[in-house]
Amino acid sequence: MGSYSTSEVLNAAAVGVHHPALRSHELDLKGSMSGEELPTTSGLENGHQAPFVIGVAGGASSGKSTVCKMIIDQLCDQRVVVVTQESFYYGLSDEELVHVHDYNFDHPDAFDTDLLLSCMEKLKHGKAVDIPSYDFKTHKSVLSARKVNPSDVIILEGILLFHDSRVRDLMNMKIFVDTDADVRLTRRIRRDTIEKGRDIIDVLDQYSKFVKTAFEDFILPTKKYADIIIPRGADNSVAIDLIVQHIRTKLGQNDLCKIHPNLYVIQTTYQIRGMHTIIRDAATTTHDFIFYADRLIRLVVEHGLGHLPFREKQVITPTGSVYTGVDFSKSLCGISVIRSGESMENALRACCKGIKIGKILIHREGDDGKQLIYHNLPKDIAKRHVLLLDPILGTGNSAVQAISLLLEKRVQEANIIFLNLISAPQGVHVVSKRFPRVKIVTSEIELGLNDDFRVIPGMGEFGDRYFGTDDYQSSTPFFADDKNRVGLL
Ligand SMILES: Nc1ncnc2c1ncn2[C@@H]1O[C@H](COP(=O)(O)OP(=O)(O)O)[C@@H](O)[C@H]1O
Ligand SMILES: Nc1ccn([C@@H]2O[C@H](COP(=O)(O)O)[C@@H](O)[C@H]2O)c(=O)n1
Ligand SMILES: [Mg+2]
Repeated sequence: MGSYSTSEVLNAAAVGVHHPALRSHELDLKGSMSGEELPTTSGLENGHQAPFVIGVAGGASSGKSTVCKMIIDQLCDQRVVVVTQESFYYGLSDEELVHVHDYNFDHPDAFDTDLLLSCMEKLKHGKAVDIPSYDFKTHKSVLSARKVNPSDVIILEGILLFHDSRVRDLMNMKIFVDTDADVRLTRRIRRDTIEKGRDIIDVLDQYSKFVKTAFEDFILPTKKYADIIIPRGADNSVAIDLIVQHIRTKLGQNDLCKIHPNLYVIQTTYQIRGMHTIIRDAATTTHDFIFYADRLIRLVVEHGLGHLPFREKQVITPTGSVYTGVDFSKSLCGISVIRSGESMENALRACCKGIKIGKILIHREGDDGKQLIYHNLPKDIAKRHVLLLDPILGTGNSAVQAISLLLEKRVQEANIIFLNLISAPQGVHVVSKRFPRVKIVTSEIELGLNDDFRVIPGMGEFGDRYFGTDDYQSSTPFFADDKNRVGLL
C-alpha cells in the first residue's frame, strides 16, 4: 500500500470522523469561545450509552495512526473521535530544550497522564473537552487546543497507552499494532527527516539512545494487555475488517433504530456528512444553508416516499421488453409545520407533482406550555397518506401536537410519515411511545438536548437560517421562496 504522512492521516481522520457539526466548534482557545464548554449535556444523562473506547498502542511508526484512519473510514456512519497520547506530552522547559538530545520522549514520564485521564473522564461522561496540541518542532504544547466533543466511539492512540493501568481501564478494546523493528525504523527516518525536518544523524542517535530501549522496556511488555494484536499494521486489512465488525456489533446494541423499528435513518455517505457539516456550521451563509439543506431535504423526502404503499405494475420498455416495476400510492399529501417545515415543501413538490400541502401552526402560549394550533388541511385528509414536514425533531412536543391533530382528523396513524433532517433521541422516544405506528424518517440522530431543550449539536433556529431572518448572519438575507412562506392552501 502507499505511504501516508502522519499529519495527513491525522488530519484526514479528524475531518472525516468528527461529528460534522462538532468540528466547527474546535476553536482556537484565543477565539470567542475561549475556555467555554459547549452547552453539551451528558450523553449518559440523556439516555446515551457511554462511548466505546478503543486503545491503539504499539511502537513509534508501527502504523497506529494509519490503522486508526482505516477503522474510522469504515465507521463512517458513527461519531468517532481520535485522541492521541502525543497531545499530552509535557512541554520542555528552556533548560531541557538546551539538552533536547538527552531527553527521553519514549519514557512513560514524558506524558501528562493525569491530564489525559481527566480529559477522557469528561469525554466518557458526555462532556466536551479541550485537548492540548503538541508541537514536535518546538517540543512544547501550543496555545490553541482542539475542542473535542463526546462521540459514540473514542479512539485513543499512542506508544505507551497500555502502560498505566488507569488508562487501560478506560478501554473497551485494546489493539496492539505489531510491526517489525526495521520497518518501524525505516518509516521513522523518513517521517522525522521529511515531515519533522530533523537531521538523519539526530534521528538515528535518538533511536539507539532512547527509542529502541524504551520499546523493549516499556512498550513491548504492554503487548500482553492487548485484546487484538495486528501484525503488519495497516497492511492487515482482514484484521481491521474484523475489528470494525466487532465495534459495529457492540454499538448496534444501543442503536436507536433497534429500539424503535418505526425510525429510519437514511444511509449516510461522506456527501451527506459534508452537507451536514455545512448546514450545522454557524458561519455558513444563508445562501449555502438553503442550498445544502435543500439537497438533504430532498434525500429525506425521497426516502420517505419509499415507505408509501405500492402495487406491482408492468410496463413495456422502448426495446419492447417487459419491465416489472411498481406503481405507488397517489393518495397522499404533505403537511408542513409552520414555519421551518415550509422549507421542505419545495422538495416534496419536486418529487410529487401537484401534491396538496396543508399547514399546521403550533404556538407556545406563555410559560405554561399551553399550545394553540391553527391549521389548514386538505378536506379529505382522512383518506390520504400524510408526509408530515418539520426539519427538527427535538423534545417531540410539536410533533405530538401535530400528529394528535392529524389523528383527530381521522388520518390513520400508520399512514403518517414524519420527515425531518435531524432527530434528538428524546423526541424519537416521545413520538414512538405515543404513536408507535408513525414512521419517522431522518438523516441524522443528535446527541441530545441541552438545558434549554435545544437540540445538540443541532443547527440553530432552522426557520431563521433558511428564510434568512436570523440576526447573526453576516451575509445578505436570501429568501428561498417568499410565496411559500405565506400561502396557505
Ligand atoms: N502499511 C503501511 N505501508 C506503508 N507505509 C505505511 C504503512 N503504515 C504506515 N505507513 C507510513 O509510516 C509512517 C508511520 O505511520 P503512522 O501510522 O504514522 O505510525 P504511528 O502512528 O504508529 O507512529 C507514516 O509515514 C505512514 O504513512
Ligand atoms: N518532541 C518529540 C516528541 C516525541 N517524539 C517521538 O515521537 C514518537 C511517538 O510518536 P508516534 O506517532 O510514533 O507514536 C516517540 O518515539 C518519540 O520519540 C519526538 O521525536 N519528539
Ligand atoms: Mg501516530
